[in-house]
Amino acid sequence: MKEKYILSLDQGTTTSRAILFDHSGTALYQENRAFAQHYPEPGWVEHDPLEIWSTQLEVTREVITKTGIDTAEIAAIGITNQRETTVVWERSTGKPIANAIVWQCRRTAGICDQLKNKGLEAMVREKTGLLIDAYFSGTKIAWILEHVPGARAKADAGELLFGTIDSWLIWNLTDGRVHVTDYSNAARTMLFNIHTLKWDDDLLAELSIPISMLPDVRPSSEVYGTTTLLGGEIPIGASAGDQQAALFGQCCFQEGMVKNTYGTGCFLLMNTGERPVSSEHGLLTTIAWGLHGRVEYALEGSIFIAGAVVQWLRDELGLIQSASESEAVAKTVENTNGVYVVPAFTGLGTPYWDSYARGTIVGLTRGSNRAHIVRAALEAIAYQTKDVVASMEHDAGIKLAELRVDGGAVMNDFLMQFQADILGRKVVRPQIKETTALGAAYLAGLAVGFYENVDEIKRSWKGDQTFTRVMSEEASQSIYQGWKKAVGTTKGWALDECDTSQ
Ligand SMILES: Nc1ncnc2c1ncn2[C@@H]1O[C@H](COP(=O)(O)OP(=O)(O)O)[C@@H](O)[C@H]1O
Ligand SMILES: O=P(O)(O)OC[C@H](O)CO
Repeated sequence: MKEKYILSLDQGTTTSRAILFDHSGTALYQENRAFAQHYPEPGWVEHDPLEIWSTQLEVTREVITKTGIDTAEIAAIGITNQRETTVVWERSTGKPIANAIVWQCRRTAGICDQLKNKGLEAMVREKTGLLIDAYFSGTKIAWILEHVPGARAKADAGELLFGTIDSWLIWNLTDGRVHVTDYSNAARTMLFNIHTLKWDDDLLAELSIPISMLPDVRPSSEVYGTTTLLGGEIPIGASAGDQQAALFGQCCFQEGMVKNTYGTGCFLLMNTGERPVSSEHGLLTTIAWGLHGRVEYALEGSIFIAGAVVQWLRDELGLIQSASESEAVAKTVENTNGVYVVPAFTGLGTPYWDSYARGTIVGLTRGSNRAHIVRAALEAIAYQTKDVVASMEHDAGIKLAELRVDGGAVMNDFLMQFQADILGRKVVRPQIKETTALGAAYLAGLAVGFYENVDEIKRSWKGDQTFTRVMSEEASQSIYQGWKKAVGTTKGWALDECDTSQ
C-alpha cells in the first residue's frame, strides 16, 4: 500500500496534539487534549509525565481510529515538543521519579545564582550559546537529584534516565528500547556543547549530573526506531523542539528568515545558517536542526508569557469568557488609556533575563476599565516581541524584511495589527497555521523519502494575510517608551522573597 500520510505528535505546554498531514502539507485531521498544570509553589510549574504520555497516546490513537486510515499508509511519525521541560525516570521500570519540571518553573533560580557567582557565565555562553537561567534543563535535573529521596544514589548507579519530552515520548513509543534526543532539544539543556555537538563534561561536573542519564543526541530527521503501539509498525522519523520545528514549518530555510510563534509564550527565531551568531542583548544561540549530515543554527528570543496572559485574563481574572473574546473587548476602546500590563509571571526572558521580575499593572486611574486591561494585556505580547526584534536586528546586523507568524494567538487580528504598528515591519500569517506540527512532519518525511528535499517543501508555503503599519511612527515610539518604563517597575520584584541558597 502506498504511504500517503505523516502523523505529527505535537506535545505542547498546555495540550497534547496529534495531526495527520498529507503530502501537500495540508492538515487533514487533528485531536487535542489539555492536561493538568500544577503550581505547587509560587513561580513553580509541573506536569505529570504519565499524563503527558497518556494524553499523547490517546490523541494519536484517536486520529487513526477516527479517520479510519490504515497504519500502513503512515510513512512516518514526527515528534515535536515543549522544550527544556525535564523528566527523570527509572531505566528498569520506566517510572518517573518526580513530576516533570516545566520550562517556565523558576525553582532553580538559586542554583543559577550560585553558578553565576562562580563566574561561569562566559563559559556557559561560549559552550552552549545560552545564558545561565532556570529556564533550561540542566539545573532542573540537578534539583531533582538533590531533592527527590534516593535519586542521587540511583543516578550514580546508572539507574536513572533524563529526557526532554521528545525523549520521554520516544522511550514510551518504543517500549523503552530507544533513549535519544535531537540536536535542537539537546541545545536547550545547558549541558550540550553546540559547537562540538557533544554533552559537556565540565558542565555535567558543575551540576553533578552523571552522563549515564543522558540520551544519545541525533539529527532531527532520522529514523530512531519504530512503534507498534498504534497497530502496525511505524517509523519514528523526526524529533525537534517545537520552536525549531515551527521555523522549519514556516520554511525559514535561508539565513536571515524569521518566525515568531505566539503560543503560551512567544519564541522568535532567526535562521543563521551554519554560523552560530552570539548575542550582546540576551538572545540565545541555539541549534535549529540537524539535517542531511550538518547542523544549522538559530538566534532566538524567548518570551515566557504571551498567550498565557490571555488565559490569565480568562481563568484568574474572569474578564473574558474565551481567548478569542479578548479581540472584541480590546477593540471597544481606542487605546489603553495609559494602562500597561507587564506579564512577568515567571520572570522575564529576552532581553531582560530576570528570574525575580513579577507581573504588574501600572497606569491605573478612576477611568480604567476591563477593556483597557484586556487591551493592555494583548499589547504586552506585541511589546515583548518588539523588545526581541530590536535586539535581534542589532545583533544580527540586519533589518527584518518580514515576520512570519504562527501559534494559537495569531488568529487575533487586533494583536497582529498592533504588532505591525509597534514593529513597523510586515507581519505575515501563513495559510497553514499548524506550522510546528508541520515542521515535524516535513522533517520526518525527509527521513523516510516521503519528501525528496527542502526545495520540494519550500514550494508549499503560502501567505494568507499580511499586516502593515497604520499607526504613525511617532505614536508607536511614544507608547513603546511607556512600556519600557512599565517593565522597569517589575525587575527584581521577588528577590527578597526567594531563598536563593537552594
Ligand atoms: N484569539 C486569541 N487571541 C489571543 N490569544 C489567543 C487566541 N486564541 C488562543 N490564544 C492563546 O494562544 C495560546 C494557545 O496557543 P497554542 O499555539 O496552542 O499554544 P501552546 O502550544 O503553547 O500550548 C493560549 O495561551 C491562548 O490563550
Ligand atoms: O509549548 P509551547 O508551544 O508554549 O512552547 C514552549 C517552548 O518550547 C519552551 O521553550
